[in-house]
Amino acid sequence: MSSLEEPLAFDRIQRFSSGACRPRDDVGMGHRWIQGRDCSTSNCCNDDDDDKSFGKESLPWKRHSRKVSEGEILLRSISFSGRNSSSTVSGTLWESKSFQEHKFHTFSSENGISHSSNKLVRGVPKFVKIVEVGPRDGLQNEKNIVPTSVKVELIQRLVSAGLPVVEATSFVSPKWVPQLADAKAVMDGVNALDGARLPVLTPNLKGFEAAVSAGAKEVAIFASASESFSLSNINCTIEESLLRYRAVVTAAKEHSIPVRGYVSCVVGCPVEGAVPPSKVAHVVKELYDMGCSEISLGDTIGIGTPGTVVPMLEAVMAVVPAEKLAVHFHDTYGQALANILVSLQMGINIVDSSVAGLGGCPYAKGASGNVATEDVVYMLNGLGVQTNVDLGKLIAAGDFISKHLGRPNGSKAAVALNRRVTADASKI
Ligand SMILES: CC(C)(COP(=O)([O-])OP(=O)([O-])OC[C@H]1O[C@@H](n2cnc3c(N)ncnc32)[C@H](O)[C@@H]1OP(=O)([O-])[O-])[C@@H](O)C(=O)NCCC(=O)NCCSC(=O)C[C@@](C)(O)CC(=O)[O-]
Repeated sequence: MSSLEEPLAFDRIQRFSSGACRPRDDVGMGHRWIQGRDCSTSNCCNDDDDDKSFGKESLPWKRHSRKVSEGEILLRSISFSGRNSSSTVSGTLWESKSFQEHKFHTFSSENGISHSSNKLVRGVPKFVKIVEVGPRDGLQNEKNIVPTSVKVELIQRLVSAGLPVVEATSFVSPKWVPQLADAKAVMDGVNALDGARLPVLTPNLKGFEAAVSAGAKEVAIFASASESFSLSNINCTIEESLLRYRAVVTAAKEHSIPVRGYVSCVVGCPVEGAVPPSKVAHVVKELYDMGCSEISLGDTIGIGTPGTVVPMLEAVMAVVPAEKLAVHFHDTYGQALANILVSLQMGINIVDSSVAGLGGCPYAKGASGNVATEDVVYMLNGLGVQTNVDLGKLIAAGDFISKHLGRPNGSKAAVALNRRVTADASKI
C-alpha cells in the first residue's frame, strides 16, 4: 500500500498542509481559509506556534555575518575545497562568478559527471529553464503581508540573478488572497524590468483584464486534477474552471499574450488522497488543447516520490509533448529534488521553484514550500546543466527575503554555502 492510500497519512496532510483551502464543509476540508490566516494555497501556518520554535535570537541567519548574507561583497583570497580535496579554488568569494566556478557545485572534468558519457544523466537536458515562483506562490502564503517595496526588490534581485521567468503576483480576489492584493502596485514597480518574463496568475476574465491593464505580458491559469481541491481553491468544479479558462485563453490570444497552465494535485490531494494519472492527463490535455503554451504539473502538497511521479509523467507525456511541460514540486516530504531529477531524465526541461524555499510556514510541522531555487540550481550545476542563473546573486536574494520574513533561508544549499563562506572568512 502506498502512503497515498493510507488514511492516516492524508489525515496528517489535511491538518498540516493545505492547498489554498478555505473552509468548505461540503468537501470536508476542516480548516480555515486564508482570511482566517492559517492556511493558504500551498501550505498552512499554525498560528499557535508563532515565534515559539524560532525565537528571534536563535535564528541561524542572525549568526551570519551581514556582509555575507547581503551578498556580492568581495572577500579576497579565500580558498574553497571542493569535493576533491586536492582541488582548491582561490579567488573572489561571493562574487557570483566564483560561485559558478568553485567545485562544490560545478561538475569537475576529472571527478564529476560527464554529460555525454554517463548513462544516468544522458537523458538530462543540457539547459533547464527555471521558473521562479517565490514572489507569487511563496508570498501568497505568508502570515504577514509583505510590503510592496520588498516584493518589488525581491523580483528585481531575482531578475538580476538571471532567472528567465519570475512569476510576479496574482490578480485573484483580494478577499481570498489578501497577501497579493497589491498586484497592480507590484506590476507598476516591475514593469520596466528587462531581461525576464514576469507572468501573473489570473483565475478568471476579471483577473485577466486587471492584469493586462496593469501591464502584464504573460498570464497563468490554474486548474486542478482533484475536484475537491478545485472547489476549495477556486470555488468551482474542474469543468467549470476549464470553461472560465477557455474565456481567458481566448481573450489572451486577442492580445497575443501567452498563457501558462497549471494543474494542481498531480499526485495527491489533501482531501481525496491519491489522484489517478489518467485524471491528471485529462486536465493537462484540456489546457493544452485550449492553447496553453506551457503546462506546469503541481505536486501541491509535496507528497510525490519518483514512484508516483514517474507514472503520472508517463500518462501526461502520452498526451502532451514533454517540451510543453514543467514540474512544480513542493518539498513537504523532502522528495522534490529526487522528483525533479527523474522528471529531467524523462525529458522535462522546465522546473518551477521558489527562492529560499518560500511558500511554507516554519511553524507548521509537515508543511513546507516549493523546492528552493538555490537547491535546484546547485543540483543542476552539479549535473553540468546550464540555467544561466548566478547562484551568488540568487542566494543574496533568498537571504534578503528570509531576513525580511524573520526566519532562516529555507534553502539547504544557501545555508551551507553561507556557513562555509562565514567559516572561511573567519580564517583570514
Ligand atoms: C477564483 C475566485 C476569484 C472565485 O471567487 P468567488 O468568490 O467564487 O467569485 P465571484 O465571481 O463570486 O466573486 C466574488 C468576489 O470576488 C471578486 N473577484 C472575482 N474575481 C476576481 C479577481 N480576479 N480579482 C479581484 N476580485 C475578483 C468579485 O468581483 C466579487 O467581489 P464582491 O462583489 O464580493 O466585492 C476566487 O476563488 C479566487 O480568487 N481564488 C484564488 C485562490 C488562489 O489564488 N489560490 C492560490 C493559487 S495557487 C494554486 O492554485 C496552485 C499552484 C498554481 O501554485 C500550483 C501548485 O502548487 O499546485
